[in-house]
Amino acid sequence: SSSTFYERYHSLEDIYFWINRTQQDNPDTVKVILIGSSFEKRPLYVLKLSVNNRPNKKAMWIDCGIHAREWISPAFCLWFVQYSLSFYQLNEDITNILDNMDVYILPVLNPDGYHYTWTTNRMWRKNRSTNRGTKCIGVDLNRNFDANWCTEGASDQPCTEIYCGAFPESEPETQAVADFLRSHKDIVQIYLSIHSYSQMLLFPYSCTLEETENHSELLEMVQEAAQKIQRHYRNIYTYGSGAKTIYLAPGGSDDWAYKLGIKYSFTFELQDRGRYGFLLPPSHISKACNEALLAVKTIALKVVEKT
Ligand SMILES: NCCCCC[C@@H](C[SeH])C(=O)O
Ligand SMILES: [Zn+2]
Ligand SMILES: [Zn+2]
Repeated sequence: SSSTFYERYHSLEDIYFWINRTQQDNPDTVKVILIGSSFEKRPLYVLKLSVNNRPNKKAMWIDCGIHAREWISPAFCLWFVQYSLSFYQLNEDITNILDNMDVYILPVLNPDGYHYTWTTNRMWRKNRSTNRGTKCIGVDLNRNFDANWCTEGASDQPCTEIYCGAFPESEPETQAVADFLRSHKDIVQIYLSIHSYSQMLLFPYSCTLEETENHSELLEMVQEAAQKIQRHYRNIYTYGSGAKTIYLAPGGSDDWAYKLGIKYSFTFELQDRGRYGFLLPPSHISKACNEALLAVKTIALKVVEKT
């Protein structure tokens, strides 16, 4: 049954089949957009959820799987699509969101890395691009965006896990996402990047300790989301700007999206807090995804109510 499908982790090949089948099963609501390809020439597919043709509709962007070993992240993107398609017009919150916003979902931003964690090294984080002058492979895609690129919190050493790349947007995966968001920046109102682990709801900036102009608004949004998760699921998520809540991390997709003009930009760190870490068991997928779903709904509804 479908519930077991969404309570399991899936190989990259399975996810590509799922993308195709989801579009075929929902031809009026789901469109598949090829936004580019990875270093090893795997396709980067975005699913566009659109339930109506309301003029001037805004949009929300959710990307998963930028870091290969964070398997709960792609699992959440699949979960979110399934929930949206199954509960539209049944659940009031998702109906309200989808009536007002299209949703662009990129289930696996780093397919080469994800594939590598299934075949070779479960703990791989970066992409799989080759770096001149060294045997070391991979760039940390969440340090490769053009936002205070390669300053403190990233490294210019290719053998490190936080290698920023040869230059901003040096990686094909980063370019594909940045190009798509640049060409859709007037309609994308919310940017969400899904990671694990440590149960945090973060917003810009991570590249500096400076606060955004809408810092208090973003803080209120993640605070309310964390409170709802605590109330409904008895689980604790910390929240705040990335630099203050987790660590300095320049070149991140959320900071870049914010500077592009997407003022509601967030990075979620899903379950858990370290007991299993990146190796979260499949039996925990449902609760982790429901917690993340509640946070997405809280934020999206607040933006819908504002506009
Ligand atoms: N854009 C940086 C948000 C804060 C850091 C997020 C974590 C996720 Se694993 C990281 O990229 O190190
Ligand atoms: Zn991550
Ligand atoms: Zn993380």
